[in-house]
Amino acid sequence: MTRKHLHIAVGIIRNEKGEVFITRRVGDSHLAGLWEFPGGKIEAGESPEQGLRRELMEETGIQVQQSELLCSLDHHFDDRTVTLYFYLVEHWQGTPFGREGQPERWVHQHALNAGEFPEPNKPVIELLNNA
Ligand SMILES: Nc1nc2c([nH]c(=O)n2[C@H]2C[C@H](O)[C@@H](COP(=O)(O)OP(=O)(O)OP(=O)(O)O)O2)c(=O)[nH]1
Ligand SMILES: [Mg+2]
Repeated sequence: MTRKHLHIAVGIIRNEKGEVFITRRVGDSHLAGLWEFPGGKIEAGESPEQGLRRELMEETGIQVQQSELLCSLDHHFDDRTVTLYFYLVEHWQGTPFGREGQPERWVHQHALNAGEFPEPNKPVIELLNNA
């Protein structure tokens, strides 16, 4: 059987105070209970950036105006492989909120706690913690 391989675009939405908007994975979703950067699966025919724009509109209600790819990496979970594209988003329209009812908060990038996020987020959170 071939492993599931998903391509995921996520947005690190950062305001001028250096705070990042994060949401909690709820219900019975993969990795439920952990905090995450909003985002999701890139669909067939979409570029990572198009997937990012669509997912951030669906999950947070913002219109991305500019984004910058910080890094991308592969991670092997037990049941799937994911390629994650981490985008820094500093220019957007609207006010992000947990549009799917998911818990949300703004956390200063230096206060982001890697232990509250999925394993593959670690290097990126370290980058933000030390910036
Ligand atoms: N959104 C997001 N997903 C992450 C992060 N870190 C990480 O390992 N993931 C993993 C968890 C999931 O396996 C996958 C994201 O899938 P997802 O469930 O959010 O996808 P989606 O928004 O399209 O959701 P759905 O339509 O399938 O419900 O990537 C992160 O920071 N943000
Ligand atoms: Mg998602």
